[in-house]
Parts: sequence; structure tokens; C-alpha cells
Amino acid sequence: MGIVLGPNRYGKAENRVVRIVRDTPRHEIRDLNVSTSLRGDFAAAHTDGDQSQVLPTDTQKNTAFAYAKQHGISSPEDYALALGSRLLEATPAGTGATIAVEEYAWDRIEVDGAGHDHAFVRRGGEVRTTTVDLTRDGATVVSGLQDLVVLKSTGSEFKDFLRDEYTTLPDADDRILATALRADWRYVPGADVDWNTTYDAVRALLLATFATTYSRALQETLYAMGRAVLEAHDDIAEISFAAPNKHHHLVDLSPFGLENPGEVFIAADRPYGLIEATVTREEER
Ligand SMILES: O=c1[nH]c(=O)c2[nH]c(=O)[nH]c2[nH]1
Repeated sequence: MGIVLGPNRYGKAENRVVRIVRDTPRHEIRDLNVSTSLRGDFAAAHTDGDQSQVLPTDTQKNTAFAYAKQHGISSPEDYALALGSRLLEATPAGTGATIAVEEYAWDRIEVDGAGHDHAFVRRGGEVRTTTVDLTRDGATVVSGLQDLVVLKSTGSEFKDFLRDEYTTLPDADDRILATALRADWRYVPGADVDWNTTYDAVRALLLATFATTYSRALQETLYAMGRAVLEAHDDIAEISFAAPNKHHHLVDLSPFGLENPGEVFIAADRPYGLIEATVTREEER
């Protein structure tokens, strides 16, 4: 019985393409997870080790990022159609291309009733939490939120840090700052708290402070958010944060003759910086 090659296809899965449109101070963001796949007559690559008809998956990745700049992303559909046509055009042995796109939706952070120019919060996904501990003497209430995903497309730098012989990170004057915030705040024991109103107010204050504070590091942003909460809420004794620094690396498009002044990024999922801090009142320490 002969053995033959059955159906096959290949491509680059899960390119995390982030496109910022920054032609005016009011930025736009498109955040995509893009998977490409080519099918056609690629038998020789499987049976003879012949790559002459194989457009590398690395090239498919490059095209996904270059097209985010060159073609733009007016919609996932329009971008996917353009990308698929290009991949087929570049691959004579291809008979078909599948481009699968997931788009993550971002809303502008509301500050004083208006959407901020360059600070965004990801739609959905966040979780409200509380842990209540009771003794015969009373209750401790720690409330918070998890996975509040926020991003600012400018107004963030990280530079003049300690360097040693293993340091390669360049100074960043203008970078994307993004995190999936976890915050836990402890209420003053016995305080008469309107839990729902306070939750909404703290959440809004965290978002507004993230949006409006120029960030020299995620550490500074967390401290600013914590201070804002403690200043506004006498009934909160302390707040703790855990914030993964969701790195967005600028994509080098220069090999394709394209400039990339802070417009096309690859969103890396790991490793990530993990910044944790508690902001407290002096009397609590
Ligand atoms: O905001 C930041 N804080 C850090 O401590 C750090 N370290 C790093 O490599 N990038 C960043 N960014």
C-alpha cells in the first residue's frame, strides 16, 4: 500500500498586530490577532525537502505587520482581504489563503465625561472581587478588580535606568504603556461604605489617573493611582497593585522601505515585567 501526502497548509499563527494611527493628537488603535495560512501545491516541501515554492511563515508575519502600515486597518475584513491577496500573489504554488483575524476592542478612557485622546480601556473581561474576613471583633473587607486592561499610546517613557554589562534595553522617550491591572483595596474597619458606589468611583479614578498622568515608569503610574484613591476615599486604608507590563515592541519596517514612527507594534505576551506596589497611609505602616 502506497503512502501519500494528504491535505496540508502552513502559515504564521497569532501575529499580535497593534496599529496606532497618530496623525493627530487624537490617536486611534486597532489591536488584532492575525493568523495566515497558505494551501496549494506544496508537496515538494514535504516529500523532497524542496522549499522553492514555500513563502516562509516569517515572510507571512512580516507582510502582516507591513500591511498594517502600508494598507492600514480600516476593518479586520478589509485588512484580511488585502493581506490574503498579497500572500497569494507572492506564492505561485498557492491556490488559497486563509486569514483569520480576532480583534480586541478598545474604548477611550472617560475623563471628566469625555473620551481621552490616547488612553484606552479594553472592552469586557474585567472582574470585580472582594474578600471578607470576619472575627468576633469585626470584619475586614478587601475589594478590588482584576484584568482591567488599559493602554496609553503616548505619554510614557522609560529611561536613565541602571545599566550593567547585561543591559541592552535602549532608553524609550515615547512608548506604549499597557497593563492588565489588578488592584485590591482594604476598607477602614467599621467604615460605613456604599460598596457599589465606591467600587465605581475607585475604578473611574484608577482609569482617569492612568490616562492623565505622564508616566516615567509603570511604578510611578501605580503610585499615582494609589495616591489618587487614598486622597479621595477616607474609608480606604490601603491599596495594592499587581501590574504586568504588557510590552509592545516597535516593529522594524525599514527592510521594506517603510518608516514606523510609533505606528505598528507587536504585542508580546511573555515574558512580561511584573510591577507590584502597595500604597498606604503613614498610620497604617
Ligand atoms: O515601567 C517600567 N518599569 C520597569 O521597571 C521596567 N523595566 C523594563 O525593562 N521596562 C520597564 N518599564
